Amino acid sequence: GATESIGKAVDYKITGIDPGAGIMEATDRALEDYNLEKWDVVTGSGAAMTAALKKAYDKEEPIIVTGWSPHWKFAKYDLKYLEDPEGSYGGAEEIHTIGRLGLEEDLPEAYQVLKNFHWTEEDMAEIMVEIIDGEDPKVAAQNWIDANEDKVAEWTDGVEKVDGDTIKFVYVAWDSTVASTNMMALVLEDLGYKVEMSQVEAGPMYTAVADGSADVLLAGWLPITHATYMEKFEDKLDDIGVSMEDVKIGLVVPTYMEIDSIEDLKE
Ligand SMILES: C[SH](C)CC(=O)O
Repeated sequence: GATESIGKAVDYKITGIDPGAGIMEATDRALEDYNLEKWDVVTGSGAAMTAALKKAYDKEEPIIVTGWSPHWKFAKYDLKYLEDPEGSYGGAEEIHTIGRLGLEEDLPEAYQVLKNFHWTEEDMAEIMVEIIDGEDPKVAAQNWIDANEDKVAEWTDGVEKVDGDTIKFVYVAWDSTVASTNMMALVLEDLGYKVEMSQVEAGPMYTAVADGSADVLLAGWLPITHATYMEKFEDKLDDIGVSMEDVKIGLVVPTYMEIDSIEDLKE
């Protein structure tokens, strides 16, 4: 008989992540854009999404997740993005470093390093894969720093050491952001900073930098993913620089599934 509809196979559910993530807003937009009235996106967390993905993948069962690159899941599983002809998820995104107003005056040395911060998907993946294989995030980050002293030197060359100034990072427990925040925390500790890191949800992450209770976030996914946060806080944030280009968000499925486009979800 006809293959069971994909909707029935996954009970018309997309496995999402934390509700404040921009990819969740983009998925709501996609359900509208593609007239997928029967579907909804289930909120959870990055960790819950990857656990559900592993469970389905190991049994070759159908699953659709909100996915992004860079992410270790592409190293562990054969996955593909569903084509997005309506552009609900945007195109190539960038990861921006977003600071509080006044950071450049208050912590000029850290500001210089954060402005210079730039690395690739491969760099970040090295840390993410070690973490998902069980390594402590700080140890995985230090291993990367030890193996990439030349790249780190590009960020810190010519920057004076400091004597114990405190700098506060806020971050969401997205695997990509855990990697970048742990790495940059160690780089600034080497420069003499006392580094504080607070794990929060996406909304509070932007609110903390905008109201100055935190100094910096490394997970500014733009121009589409975090557009709502930037519009809400624009004149209260300093877009310090781009740390990575050509990142991406979308709907991701195992390659054993026949569907290729978000349009295929519409029976
Ligand atoms: C989960 S992606 C790193 C960012 C986002 O969707 O907000």
